[in-house]
Amino acid sequence: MNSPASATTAPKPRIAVLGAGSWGTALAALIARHGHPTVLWGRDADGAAAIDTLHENPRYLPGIALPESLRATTDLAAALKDADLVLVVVPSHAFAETLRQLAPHRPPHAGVAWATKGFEPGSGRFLHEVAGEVLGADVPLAVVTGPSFAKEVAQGLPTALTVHSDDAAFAQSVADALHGPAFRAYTGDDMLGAELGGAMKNVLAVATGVADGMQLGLNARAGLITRGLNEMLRLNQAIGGQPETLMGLAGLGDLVLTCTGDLSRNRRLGLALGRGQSIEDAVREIGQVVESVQTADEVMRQAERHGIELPISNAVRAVLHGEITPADGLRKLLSREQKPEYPTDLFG
Ligand SMILES: NC(=O)C1=CN([C@@H]2O[C@H](COP(=O)(O)OP(=O)(O)OC[C@H]3O[C@@H](n4cnc5c(N)ncnc54)[C@H](OP(=O)(O)O)[C@@H]3O)[C@@H](O)[C@H]2O)C=CC1
Ligand SMILES: O=C(CO)COP(=O)(O)O
Repeated sequence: MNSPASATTAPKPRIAVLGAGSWGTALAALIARHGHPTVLWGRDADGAAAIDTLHENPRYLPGIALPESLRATTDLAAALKDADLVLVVVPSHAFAETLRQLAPHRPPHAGVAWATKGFEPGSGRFLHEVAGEVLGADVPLAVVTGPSFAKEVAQGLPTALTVHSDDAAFAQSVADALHGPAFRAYTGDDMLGAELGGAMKNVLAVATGVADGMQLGLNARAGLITRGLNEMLRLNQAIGGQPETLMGLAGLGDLVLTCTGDLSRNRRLGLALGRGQSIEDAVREIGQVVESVQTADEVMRQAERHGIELPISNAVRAVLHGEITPADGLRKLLSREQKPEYPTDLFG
């Protein structure tokens, strides 16, 4: 038996984080603080240089000190060389392209996780479907999701999220890298439900933002959150996700955070629209990715495919396209027929 003095600690897995926006930087900083050799890849040379040498991401997380051990580069091959685990954190519109770029450089043993929320724009495919197709069936895949504003994680504030994978050992290894003194990482095996929750909450956050921007009151906000959760549960049931996933961090948790927290870009978009601002001005002012704009279309495509009515999500889609005003959307929702809160077929 080894004495404590002679016992050797296994080296921590080396991690490549792809996407140097607010969430990629916050997750890379978290993992680096946990002692993992961590490289952050971004496409912007000035941004990467600032992270690597000044230990700050001035564009996306200004004023927050990043760990000195965190390396950053624009060289994708260098970032992936020797990686044991790859974490993709680019916006959904860049997800497939980033996977295609990383594929030839991925070390054969390195599994791929992502913290992107949304669907593949245009096809509406789930991101795990895209990853399976681009990387092949043998590569371990996982989705990282849950209520987590990048700024708070970068500041070291307590956070809980969840890692879902078909490969339990891989989910555990991703959770191990994320889990730490102020960060709880849970695991699960429902990639479908986890991805649906993370995508849909962005659309529903616009709805509550619009209501708050129109000063409709706290009752309206709570009603939208609850009926929004019901929309998530109904689509989830149709696509075959597990209901408990949507009642946990990946669904209810993220829905509450994004619908009520003003750090949410999707909520802020809704607030601006509810106050009468144009979508173009609102998106420009936010200056970061606002996933709901594309996700609303893909959610409604999924709903149509499965013959499900999602009135709140549909109203958000129509407002985002300028087909109706927020006031029209409100009128439509309030004039719907009265009915049971839980139709008998919701949970089978
Ligand atoms: N921020 C948050 O709190 C959270 C975000 N997420 C999700 O994480 C994902 C990323 O969002 P987030 O980091 O917040 O977004 P940001 O707007 O903060 O940053 C986006 C980043 O993606 C980069 N990017 C854009 N297009 C490409 C591309 N084609 N190839 C490579 N990089 C690209 C941008 O680079 P450049 O600067 O050069 O344009 C930038 O570094 C989204 O799906 C979001 O929903 C999930 C949980 C929390
Ligand atoms: O996904 C998030 C929190 O979990 C971030 O939400 P926003 O993209 O609306 O800022």
